[in-house]
Amino acid sequence: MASNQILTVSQMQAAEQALVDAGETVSTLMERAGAGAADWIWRVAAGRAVTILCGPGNNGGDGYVIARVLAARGLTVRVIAPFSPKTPAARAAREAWGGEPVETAKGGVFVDCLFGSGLARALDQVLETRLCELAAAHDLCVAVDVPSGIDCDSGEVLNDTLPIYDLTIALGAWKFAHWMMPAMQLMGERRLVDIGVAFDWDAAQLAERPVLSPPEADAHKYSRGLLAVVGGEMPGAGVLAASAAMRGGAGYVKLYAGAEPGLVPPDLVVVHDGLDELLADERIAALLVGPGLGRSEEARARLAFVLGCDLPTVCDADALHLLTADMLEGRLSPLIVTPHAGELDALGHTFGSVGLDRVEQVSDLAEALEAVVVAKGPDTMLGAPGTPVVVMPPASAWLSTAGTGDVLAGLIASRLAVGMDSPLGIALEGCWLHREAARLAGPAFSAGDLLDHIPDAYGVLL
Ligand SMILES: NC(=O)C1=CN([C@@H]2O[C@H](COP(=O)(O)OP(=O)(O)OC[C@H]3O[C@@H](n4cnc5c(N)ncnc54)[C@H](O)[C@@H]3O)[C@@H](O)[C@H]2O)[C@@H](O)CC1
Ligand SMILES: Nc1ncnc2c1ncn2[C@@H]1O[C@H](COP(=O)(O)OP(=O)(O)O)[C@@H](O)[C@H]1O
Ligand SMILES: [K+]
Repeated sequence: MASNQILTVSQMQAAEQALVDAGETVSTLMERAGAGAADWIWRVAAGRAVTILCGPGNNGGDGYVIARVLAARGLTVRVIAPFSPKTPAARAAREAWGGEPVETAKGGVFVDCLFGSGLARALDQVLETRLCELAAAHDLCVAVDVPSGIDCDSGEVLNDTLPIYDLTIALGAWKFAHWMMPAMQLMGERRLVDIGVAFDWDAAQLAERPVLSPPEADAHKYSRGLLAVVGGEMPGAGVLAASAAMRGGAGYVKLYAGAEPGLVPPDLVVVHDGLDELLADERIAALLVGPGLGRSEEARARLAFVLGCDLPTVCDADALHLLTADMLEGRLSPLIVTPHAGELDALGHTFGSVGLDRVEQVSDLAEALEAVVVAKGPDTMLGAPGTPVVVMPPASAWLSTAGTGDVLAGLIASRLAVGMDSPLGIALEGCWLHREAARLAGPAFSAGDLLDHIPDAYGVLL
């Protein structure tokens, strides 16, 4: 089984070289990749004809292997070859296929083997048009390795108009583009073909679903973890975060509300004054600060006080705009920050990591803050000091509604209070609970509706 590692193009090339050094040839790797891809295409084609567009490099070479394998299984296969093969392995694959390319074709399955990880620039207009016309003329579109026209490492889409695929078959390992915006929008379903690439300790990972535990038989509310949520000027966000936290595993959640929070659930303990007294409770296992905190001087002082307590802490929302390096001096306890794109930018400016790409910025900030960074969005990415980034698989786009970030912060803080994993593992647990709750919530939910689905999401992860 291939691992869930995500490789850059240069890591992929090094992995391929390591296999060659160990006695494989590029042709045997291409054979394995092409045969694996052909298996998937065979399944989705279900007897329909297949048209393969082959480029000049080894991605085109994979296409010739696929053509040979599928033709041998009795499918009608048409190959379109705007270039002649330029690598020895691709030339050999074309020869082994032995057929005659056609000018055009329509109907059935279209397979894009034009360019893979070797794409060096945007497709020219003629190729872009040809690719789009062929895709439109077929019932189903499959990209081999990656769709042609995207940058594997950054996930950038280099052409204005590209097809949207039904299936993308990654070869050897995932590339960042499979899981990063905007390229991931073109991929459709994603499948990975193993070609024997070794595990790379320096590689990013696609997050795997964690397994959570139910409480011990002798559990009590404090042994499961006491979480204090420190709110501020806009108490609704704190109530939402605390309500999520109550369902995320912690045994006891207290909300310090800076302002009168209005309606609160009867099972949420709300404290109105005496923050220092509240935080002096030695039973507190974790803190959450930020949702609804505000950005006033008072909010800044409250944040500094909370961080000064040196307890395991999640910082979200307003706290991320107020956070400065001096507030973190001398801290030893774990810190998890959960910025969306705007907050990531703000942190980047405060902590001197601007002008980097998203992957670099997340890693850089994790080092600078000595914290786990959960960079939220359609392609949520997590960084921790000394560890390659971890990318979450996509979640429901219905999460794009106000307040769902407060729910996530509450869930991560709840897991931090439970405290059964590393800070990175804890942040991932929160992200998975959030993702599963959103999946179970179906369409058009509000952040409040999401709360109702957390218990079942928890059930999925037990
Ligand atoms: N890395 C590996 O271990 C393996 C890679 N394989 C395949 O090899 C692919 C990479 O092969 P290559 O490095 O040959 O790269 P590609 O097949 O992606 O294409 C590179 C070729 O296209 C040309 N080119 C790049 N951008 C262009 C553009 N916009 N317009 C016109 N020409 C352009 C380049 O000059 C070069 O000739 C992978 O995506 C995968 O499909 C597999 O065959 C098996 C194993
Ligand atoms: N298009 C999307 N697809 C999947 N998840 C999304 C999308 N947009 C937002 N999210 C998720 O929803 C949450 C929104 O958080 P945030 O931007 O902080 O919202 P708020 O501040 O209103 O609570 C994050 O967990 C983010 O990853
Ligand atoms: K391709």
